[in-house]
Amino acid sequence: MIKFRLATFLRPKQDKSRNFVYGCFVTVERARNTLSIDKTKEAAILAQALPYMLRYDHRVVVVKYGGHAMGDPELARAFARDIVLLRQSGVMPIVVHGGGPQIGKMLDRLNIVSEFKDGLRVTDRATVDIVEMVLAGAINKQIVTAITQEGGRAIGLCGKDAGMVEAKKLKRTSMDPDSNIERIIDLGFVGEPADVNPEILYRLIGEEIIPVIAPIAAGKNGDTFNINADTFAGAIASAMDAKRFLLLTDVEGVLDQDMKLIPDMDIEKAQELIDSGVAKGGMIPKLETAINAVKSGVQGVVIVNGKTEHAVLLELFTEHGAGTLIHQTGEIGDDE
Ligand SMILES: Nc1ncnc2c1ncn2[C@@H]1O[C@H](COP(=O)(O)OP(=O)(O)O)[C@@H](O)[C@H]1O
Ligand SMILES: CC(=O)N[C@@H](CCC(=O)OP(=O)(O)O)C(=O)O
Repeated sequence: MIKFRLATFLRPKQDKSRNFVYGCFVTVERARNTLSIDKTKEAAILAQALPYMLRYDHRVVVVKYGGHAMGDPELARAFARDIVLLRQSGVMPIVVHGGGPQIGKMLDRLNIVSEFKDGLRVTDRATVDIVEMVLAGAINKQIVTAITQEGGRAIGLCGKDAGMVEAKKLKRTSMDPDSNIERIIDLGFVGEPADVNPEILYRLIGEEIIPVIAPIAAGKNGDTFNINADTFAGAIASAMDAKRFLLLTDVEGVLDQDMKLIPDMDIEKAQELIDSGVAKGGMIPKLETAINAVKSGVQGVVIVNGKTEHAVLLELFTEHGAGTLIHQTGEIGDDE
């Protein structure tokens, strides 16, 4: 994996984002003196964001935007606004999106039957064409358009662009309980990232552009692979040494055996939840992705409800954050 220094691609002009943050603070402080009590409260909320803006200033934040969080147009607009606000305040957001439910709808319309094994879509040659069309075509451009409409500059990509991600076929096995023989599960054109070359991403964020990435990549021989969006986003977050990696899903965060939200945990605890069966179904790949990302240098991974309006801002720019923070053992994941 090729690692690039962020500084190589940053231009001095980006210092204006720090000025923007300071400008916000000064404006809010001035407003506090002149506005009514209610307005002062609003201003106080804005001012509260300042230390968090400084914490993430010029740092990469990878946001995985899942298909379940995309359904409602108002939520989609709020998401795009959050991403533009991050960029304007000096953060370097990178969006990796899914679109499982949207792929399902298109396959239904085309009468193509689709089956999941271990949470992954079995993907034959006809299916992979549809998956690429929906993810890298329709959904990718919808997100780019939404960000543009909110005043940001976004470029849509998939793993194939500029050779960013090389895929390999995902090998899955399962133990047959009767014969005790390990069997290969063939998922067809389902892949995993084999190599990530983030150069193009450093160039884009250095130009203050927001990359929006679909989880599709080509293998060595040119075959197209369908990659689970959580896994793909984790590989991007690791390659970019992200300060934060947010996984937007359809629950408040990770729940314990009493269905209570776990606000933060280290990677050992995350592994325990998988081993004990408290984390099930779609939560297992999310926690596995979070553990791998933290082990490879991402400072904190947050699993958060993407159906809450402005979930991204609440998590990054408020004191209590939101969802479940997963971090290295003995750390709380928000140093520096
Ligand atoms: N311990 C747990 N805490 C929270 N959610 C859990 C847990 N175990 C299983 N889940 C399930 O994981 C789901 C999220 O995974 P998934 O459906 O794959 O999300 P997405 O489509 O957003 O990627 C939740 O809707 C919930 O049903
Ligand atoms: C291999 C595999 O299962 N790929 C996923 C890719 C999209 C995805 O992961 O979307 P969400 O994040 O919305 O679930 C799929 O075909 O549905």
